[in-house]
Formats: sequence, C-alpha cells, structure tokens
Amino acid sequence: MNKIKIVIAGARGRMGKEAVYLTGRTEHFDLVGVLDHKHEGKKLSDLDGFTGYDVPIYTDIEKCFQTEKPDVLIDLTTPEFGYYHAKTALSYGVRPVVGTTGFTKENLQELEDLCEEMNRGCIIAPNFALGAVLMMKFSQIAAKYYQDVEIMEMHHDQKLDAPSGTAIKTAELMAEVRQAKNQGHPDEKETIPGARGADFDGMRIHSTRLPGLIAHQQVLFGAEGESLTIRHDSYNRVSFMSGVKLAVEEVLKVNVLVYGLENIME
Ligand SMILES: NC(=O)c1ccc[n+]([C@@H]2O[C@H](COP(=O)([O-])OP(=O)(O)OC[C@H]3O[C@@H](n4cnc5c(N)ncnc54)[C@H](O)[C@@H]3O)[C@@H](O)[C@H]2O)c1
Ligand SMILES: O=C(O)C1=N[C@H](C(=O)O)CCC1
Repeated sequence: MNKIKIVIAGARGRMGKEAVYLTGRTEHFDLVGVLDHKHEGKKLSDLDGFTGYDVPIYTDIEKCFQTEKPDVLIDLTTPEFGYYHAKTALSYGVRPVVGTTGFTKENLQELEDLCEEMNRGCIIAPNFALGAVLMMKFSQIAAKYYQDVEIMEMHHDQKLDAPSGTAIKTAELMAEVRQAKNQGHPDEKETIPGARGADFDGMRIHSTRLPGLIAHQQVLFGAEGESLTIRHDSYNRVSFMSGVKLAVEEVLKVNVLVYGLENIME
C-alpha cells in the first residue's frame, strides 16, 4: 500500500501535536511537512516534544505544497487560517481534512464549490470523537420525538469560538427533523443579556468555558414529567484521533465536501 503523504497545519497546538503522533504510529501515514506561522527553515524535530519527526517546517503554504506534494492536509489551526489553508490546498489538488471549527456557512459553501470545481474531496469534522458523532446522531433521533431541547456545551477556556462547532452541527442535525418551536415561555425576558443562550432555530445553546475541561456536550430534552439527557465527554485529545485517521483515509475516496464524520462512518 502506498503511504499517504500528509502535511499538518498547527502541529505545535494541542490537537496538532496528537495528529503528529498519530502519523508516527500509523504505518501507512507519511508526515512530509508541517505548516506553522513561525520556525521557517527548522525541522519539527528541532522543537520540544517532536524527537524523531525529522520533517521541514514551512510558513509559506504554497512553497510547502510545491515542494512536498502531499495527498492530504490536516488543518488544526484557527477559523481564519483554517479556511485559507483549505482553499489553498484544494487549489493545489491537496485534500483537506479540517478539524478547525468556527467556519461560517459562506466558508462551507465556497469550499463545497471549490471541491466540485477541482474534483477533490474535503472533510470538515466539527468533532472527530466517534462518541461525539453518535451523541449528535442520537440527539437527531430524539429530536423527532421531543420538540423541547437545549444544548449545553462545555470546553476548556482557551477555545476561541462559541458556540462550539459540535453544538452547531448538533442543532443543524436536530433542525432537520424537529418540529419548529421557540424554546421557553413566549413572554420570557432576559434581565441579563445572553442568559438564555444562543438561539438556533428556536433551540437554545449554552457555552461554558472553564480550565480543566476538554470537550463535553449534553443535549437535554424535556417533556411532561420526563427528561432525556444525551451526553458525551472527551477527557483527552487522543479521543479525536481515530476520527482523524478515518477522515484521512476516506478523503482520498471522495470528490465532494463532506461536512461531519457521520457521513463517512459505516
Ligand atoms: N474537530 C475536532 O474534533 C476538534 C477537536 C479539538 C479542537 N478542534 C479545533 O481545532 C482547532 C485547534 O484547536 P487546538 O486546541 O489544537 O488549538 P491550539 O491553539 O492549541 O493550536 C492551534 C495551532 O495553530 C497554530 N497556528 C495559528 N495560526 C497558524 C497559521 N497561520 N499557520 C499554521 N499554524 C498556525 C498555532 O501556532 C497553534 O499551534 C480549533 O479550531 C478547535 O476548535 C477540533
Ligand atoms: O477544543 C476545542 O476547541 C474543540 N472544539 C470542537 C468544537 O468546537 O466542537 C470539539 C472538540 C474540541
């Protein structure tokens, strides 16, 4: 089997580091370079925590793609750079696997169009943890039967975007099947703005940020005399890596934008 040539953007970050280690322990993955906003000209192995990863660091994405000719770009950076990296990758025929969250609907549409134009696949997964994908699907099933639902997502306090990509994706999946309703009392008033959370199609999303947390979400359904809670917890970032591996393997088989791991999980 030919090895899959991979570039990682954001390799020094919390997720990027785990993705580097994933390539190190996966026989058919070949890390050929990393993208950073500093350390041009160095090797990744020059940096703490990356002994043995003797691959070049690039700050110029085009130079990186021209030199290394990767099959796949894994992006784990920020919304602004993630979007730019994914677009540039597609324009070079490189298939992006994007874990970066905070993309707008317009970003997604543009990437979908670019996939079609370039006849290349791109996978964007708001959450790579397989249990989180199941939590979203189970919530979608429950939303058929329960109109009243609120999403509570809880993340570490270094997270830049709110609500989380997972919460938005969960709301989108539920909105496909849920009978529309505005959550709460029709006359309710917030005495402190934001008290009722973000409004997505009448569903409320509450974002908690605390040190010590990693990534957690509970979807709470209520009906007369009962409630149903569907919850997922990631206790470390290794929990995301089986999803990253799957996405890298699957992105080579598609020529469209895939938004959400549920679309490629058997
Ligand atoms: N899809 C998932 O399952 C999942 C899981 C965890 C985190 N995330 C998302 O992944 C992203 C990264 O999260 P994190 O916790 O690793 O963040 P982090 O801040 O630890 O890492 C981000 C890295 O990107 C680098 N970076 C910033 N700008 C860059 C640029 N222009 N070029 C190259 N590198 C650049 C930073 O130096 C940093 O090392 C976030 O958007 C987060 O929401 C997704
Ligand atoms: O750490 C983060 O940031 C995470 N972001 C994802 C999101 O926005 O849903 C999920 C996993 C962790």
